[in-house]
Amino acid sequence: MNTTPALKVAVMGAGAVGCYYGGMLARAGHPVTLIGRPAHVQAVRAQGLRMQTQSFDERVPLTASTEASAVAGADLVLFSVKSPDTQAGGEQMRPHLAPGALVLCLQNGVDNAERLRTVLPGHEVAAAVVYVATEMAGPGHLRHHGRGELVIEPSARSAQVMQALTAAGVPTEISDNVRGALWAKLILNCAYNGLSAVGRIVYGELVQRPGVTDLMRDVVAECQAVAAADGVSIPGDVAAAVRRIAETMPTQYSSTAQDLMRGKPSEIDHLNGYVVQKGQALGVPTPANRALWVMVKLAENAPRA
Ligand SMILES: NC(=O)C1=CN([C@@H]2O[C@H](COP(=O)(O)OP(=O)(O)OC[C@H]3O[C@@H](n4cnc5c(N)ncnc54)[C@H](OP(=O)(O)O)[C@@H]3O)[C@@H](O)[C@H]2O)C=CC1
Ligand SMILES: CC(C)(CO)C(=O)C(=O)O
Repeated sequence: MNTTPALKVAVMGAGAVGCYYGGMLARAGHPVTLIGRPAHVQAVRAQGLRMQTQSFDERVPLTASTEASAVAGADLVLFSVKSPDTQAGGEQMRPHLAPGALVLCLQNGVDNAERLRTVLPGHEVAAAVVYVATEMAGPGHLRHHGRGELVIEPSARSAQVMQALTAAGVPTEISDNVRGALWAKLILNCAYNGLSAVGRIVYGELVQRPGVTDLMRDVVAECQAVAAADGVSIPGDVAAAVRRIAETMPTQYSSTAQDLMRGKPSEIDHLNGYVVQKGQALGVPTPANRALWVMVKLAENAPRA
């Protein structure tokens, strides 16, 4: 039996990540409202959220809205829009957020929480590192391919939130070095995302192609130099983590590749683009990251065949 006190939860940006974590909390008995796009909201209202995971396939009943005002009264807001939408999403929530609510950023990239804090002065915002593989298979239909752990920043509510998430089946830890952990994830994204997108190729094949692992090594070394110049301590064995991605996800296209294939803007400005911008500010050259960033921007804007 779940003895954790109920948290009122809102999910701002109910897509693949927000629906997974919001759905897990709803299954554990917390009142959850998903805030997302109309087709998805209609499907969830009509039939609940279908959570097709590795261990269960269920329709989870929860509330859904297209309006950011639905964050009103929430104790916890799971903030899961893509990085280019952070500022706009924050501005839409701002007039409605309860004092004392925790906004937990479930996003890739290293500066989303920082950017959100500038939009939400006086509110508590915490970053999280998200280790999950999920996708929206259609409106109201979430597909989970694996994992789900979170590492979250300390805040007044983090212990309570960690307890609720853990009881809901989401392994969660609080870390004093979330910045370093976000950088560790950023490095994986910088190594794989742009190349998989430009080549429209899955990771297992990508690393077999001539020159790819050498280029990845250059990209990673530049990221490490920028992080060091910025005073960031990156936990773990970075080179091994990079190798492990192709070994454990050989059939995966990067999220950047998926965005391009769907004709959507990608998060590349917040991945290799961020490293280029930070490197420039700190006097660290980043030619390999710059090349990947520019190539993905060109591919994003290329006329569709
Ligand atoms: N999917 C995954 O497995 C993982 C994703 N991540 C990261 O998590 C973050 C979220 O990714 P993901 O869930 O995949 O992205 P999705 O695109 O699936 O979800 C975001 C959703 O939010 C919607 N949205 C954006 N702005 C608003 C708004 N103002 N009001 C209501 N809805 C809005 C988007 O709609 P629209 O598309 O119409 O703008 C979209 O449906 C990203 O930073 C990603 O890199 C991290 C680890 C794994
Ligand atoms: C870790 C990686 C590269 C796995 O696909 C990812 O986070 C992404 O695709 O954005």
